[in-house]
Amino acid sequence: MTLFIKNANVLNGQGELQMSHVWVEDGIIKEIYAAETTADEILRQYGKGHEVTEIDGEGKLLAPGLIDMHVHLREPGFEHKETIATGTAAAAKGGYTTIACMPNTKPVTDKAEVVKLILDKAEEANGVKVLPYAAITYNELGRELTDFAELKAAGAIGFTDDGVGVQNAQMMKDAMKLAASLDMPVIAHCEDDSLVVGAAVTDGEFARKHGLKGIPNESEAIHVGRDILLAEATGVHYHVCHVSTEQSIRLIRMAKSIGINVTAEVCPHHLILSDEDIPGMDANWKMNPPLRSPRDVEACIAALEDGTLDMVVTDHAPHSAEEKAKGMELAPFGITGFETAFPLLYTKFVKTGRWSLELLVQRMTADPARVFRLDTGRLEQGAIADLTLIDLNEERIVDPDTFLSKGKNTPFTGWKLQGWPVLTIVDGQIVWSEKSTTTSA
Ligand SMILES: NC(=O)N[C@@H](CC(=O)O)C(=O)O
Ligand SMILES: [Zn+2]
Ligand SMILES: [Zn+2]
Repeated sequence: MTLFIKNANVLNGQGELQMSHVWVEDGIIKEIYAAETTADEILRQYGKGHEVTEIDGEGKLLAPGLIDMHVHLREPGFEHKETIATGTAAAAKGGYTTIACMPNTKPVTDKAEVVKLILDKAEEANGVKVLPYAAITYNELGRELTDFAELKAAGAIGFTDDGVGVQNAQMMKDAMKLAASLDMPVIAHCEDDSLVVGAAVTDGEFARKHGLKGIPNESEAIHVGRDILLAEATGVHYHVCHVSTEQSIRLIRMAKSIGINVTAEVCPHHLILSDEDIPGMDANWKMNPPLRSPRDVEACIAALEDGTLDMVVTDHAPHSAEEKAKGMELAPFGITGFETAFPLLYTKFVKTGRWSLELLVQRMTADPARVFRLDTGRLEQGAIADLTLIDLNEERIVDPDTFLSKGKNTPFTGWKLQGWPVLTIVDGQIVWSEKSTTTSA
C-alpha cells in the first residue's frame, strides 16, 4: 500500500511545525517533502502506476505513532474487562501504534504458551503492535522464578510482576541476574506490602477527611531504593513502573547521576490529579499507585521535564462497571487510559505553555523507543511508518460512552480537551480513522 499524507504539520528537528507532505511505501517513510512542492506535483511525478491512498492532513499534527509501555489488555482470562481486540482498537483510537501488555492475566503470562496466545490474538486484531511482558515469578506469587529464557524465546520483551511488588529482595536479585544474562529488562511495580495496610487511597488529605487508612509514599519508594541497589549489583536494565512520589524520584535521579542503568515511567493521572481532587467515594478515582499530594504531582511533572522520568505510559487498566460500582474501598484499582492520554497532556501542559509540543511527543514516542530499543517512534526518511495524525484544535468533551475500550472507568468524564487523534497508521497501513479516505489509481 502506498500512502500520501499531504498538508500535515510535522515537527522538524528544531521543534518547529513545518507543513509537509509524507510519502509512505511498503511500510516505510520514503520521503518527506516541504510544502513548497505542491501535493499535485508530487502525485503527478511519483503516483504513476501506483495505487495511492491520499490523506489530507488539513494542517493537523503528524507525529510518530504513540508508544505505551504499560497497559493491561486483560486477555486471557478477564475478557469481561477488555480483550486484545477491544484494547488494541482503543489504543489505535488514542493514537498508539505500539503497546506493551502486562502479564497479570488469567492464567498469568508465566509460560511460553500464554505469550504465544497473546501474540496470536494480536496478529488477528487491528495491526497495533503488541509487545508482551512475562511474569518474574509463577502466578506473580513471588515464590519461584519463571523460565526467562523460554519466555524470551517465545517473544516476551521483559519481566515484571506488575499488579504486585516482588516482596523478597533475594528473589528480585536472582531475577535481575538472570534477566541481565539474557540482556532483558526487569520492570517493577514498586510496592512493599508490609507498609500498605489494605488502603484504597494515599495517606493524605482525602484519607484524613474520610477517616480512611492511607497508602504511604514510602511503600513505593522503599522498593525503588532497594531495587536500584540490586540493579547496581547485577547490571540489569531496571525500569520503574508508574512512579508517583517525590521520594522515588529523588532516588531515581541519584541513581541516574551515578550511571546506574535505571529508567522510569509516569502516568497522565499522576501528572494531572492529586488526592485533593478526588470528589468523593467514587472508585473511578482509585488506582495503584494512588493519586498523591500536590507536592508529588509537581515533582512528577518536573522529573518528566528534566528526563529523570523517561516516558509517559497510561497503565490502561480497564474494569467493568459492576466491579467499579463496589465503591472506593472494595472496587479493584485502575483506570482506563488510551483514549484520553494525549488530549489530557496536550491540553494541560502544552496549551498552557508549560511544555513544548516537542517535549510531549518525545516522551510518548522517541523516549520509550530508546529505552526499550524499539525500531519505531521516529518520523524521518527511511523510518518505519508508524504514524498518528492529531487534531490539535478541536475541542471535545470526554465521554466514556464513545470509548472503544470496554473499560469506561475514568476520572476524566466531562473534561473539555483538545488534541484528539484522528488517524493511526502502523507499518504504512491505516489501522484506525475517524473519516474515510480516498484511493486513486
Ligand atoms: N494500576 C492499577 O491500578 N491496576 C492495575 C495493576 C497495576 O498496574 O499495578 C490492574 O491490573 O488493574
Ligand atoms: Zn503496577
Ligand atoms: Zn499496570
